[in-house]
Amino acid sequence: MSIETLKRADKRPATGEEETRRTVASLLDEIERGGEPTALDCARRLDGWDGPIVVSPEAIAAAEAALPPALKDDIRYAHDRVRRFAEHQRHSLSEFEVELEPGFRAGQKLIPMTTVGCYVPGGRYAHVASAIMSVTTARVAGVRNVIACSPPRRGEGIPTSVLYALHLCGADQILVLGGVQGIAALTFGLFTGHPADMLVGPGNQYVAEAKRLLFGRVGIDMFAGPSEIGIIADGTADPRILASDLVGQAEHGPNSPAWLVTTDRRVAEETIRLVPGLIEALPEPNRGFAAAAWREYGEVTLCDSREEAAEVSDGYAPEHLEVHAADPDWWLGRLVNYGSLFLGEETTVAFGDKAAGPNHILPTKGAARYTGGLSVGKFLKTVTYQRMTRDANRELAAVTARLSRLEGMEAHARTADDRLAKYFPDQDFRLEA
Ligand SMILES: NC(=O)c1ccc[n+]([C@@H]2O[C@H](COP(=O)([O-])OP(=O)(O)OC[C@H]3O[C@@H](n4cnc5c(N)ncnc54)[C@H](O)[C@@H]3O)[C@@H](O)[C@H]2O)c1
Ligand SMILES: [Zn+2]
Repeated sequence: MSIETLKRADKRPATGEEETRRTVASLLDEIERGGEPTALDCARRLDGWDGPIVVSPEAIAAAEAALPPALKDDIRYAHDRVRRFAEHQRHSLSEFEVELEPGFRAGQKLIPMTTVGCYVPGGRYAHVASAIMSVTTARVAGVRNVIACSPPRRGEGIPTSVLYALHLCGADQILVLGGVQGIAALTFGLFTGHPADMLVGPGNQYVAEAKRLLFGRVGIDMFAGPSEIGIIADGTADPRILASDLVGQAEHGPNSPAWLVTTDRRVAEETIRLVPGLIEALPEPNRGFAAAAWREYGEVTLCDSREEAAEVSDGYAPEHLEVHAADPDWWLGRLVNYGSLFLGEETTVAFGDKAAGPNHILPTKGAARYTGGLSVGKFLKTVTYQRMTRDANRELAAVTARLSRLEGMEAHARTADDRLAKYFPDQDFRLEA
């Protein structure tokens, strides 16, 4: 195996975790003890916000009136595509009841969660698309209470575009809260009286860590932190497009990794040459974010074969993965670790981010090794049930009693014995054992 790193990242997605963990743990503790007044205090201190926390129907109507019709059309377009994809997901999941043995029936049911909290990030950008991705999917799944929160723009509250999108997609209540205080409010039911059963949505390292620390007390979709892009390219790829796509995602923030894995030295070198100019041409603050991200988290790896390239890419387990190579189907069959795959130059991560249809809330930091992104299924509990006839007890109860005794669990065994004794008083099953 011959792998050469042409540009090395100094930092990994996990860099700086310890400090974030300490900050977040102490904030969560403070808010849990102090409740709403402490959350208000955090909003003031961290985001300069002392306006109302719960968004009123009047504020939503005002946002709707303020937004130009063409923008509303675009938001509706994205919502429609995301909703239709989610509906197909819903239909792909099913309940069943089966007669496993004569007289014994077992089934699977899909039960939507009662209350979910949707975090919509907003510190740097107005993430309209994130609002669409979480709320729409929860609604298609049939969640009863969908509560959203998003940080205020300094002095302005949640951007009108995000408010419009949240309302359009069906959020029941919207809180003007960001970061740890937003996640804490959703979890503990502050300002709404509805503690969340599950938290979903991406966010920066504070948001992602808050979700991780609360996991267990509340469900979470996944670890969805700073965005990542991986690109696999062979000699057929266009370095100008590769560079554009790497920079396109590095824009997310100074800690957003951008990885290129290629089997072609010329493609690698040309892409490395082109990236800085594209970053330089961006407006601020985007330029600063992308420059820092590329400098510290950008990596370019040259591999001998496509098998090696697939292995390197699966090692990153990137949140988003583009494939610019001949034979996209080979890669679709081969790759195993990614959040969402973009096959061919004609599509790109930004399409998926904004409006294509598949969800953009995706696993980061290697979580794609064990989970996919947000989907209707994440809002549904796959539960089971069973029922049986008295006659079917004959076999199952006898086996259960024997296995229970094998494990040393006498009281378990007697629950089976008691049924046999009741249903078949004339037979001595223990003699058969
Ligand atoms: N994985 C995905 O699917 C996906 C999609 C879109 C965006 N994102 C990610 O979402 C993130 C958005 O980040 P953002 O910062 O712009 O918005 P954000 O809403 O995630 O975070 C803003 C909040 O961070 C808190 N905060 C900031 N500095 C803090 C500090 N020092 N201590 C405690 N709290 C602090 C503030 O309370 C603020 O409200 C980016 O990392 C982006 O990559 C991910
Ligand atoms: Zn993006």
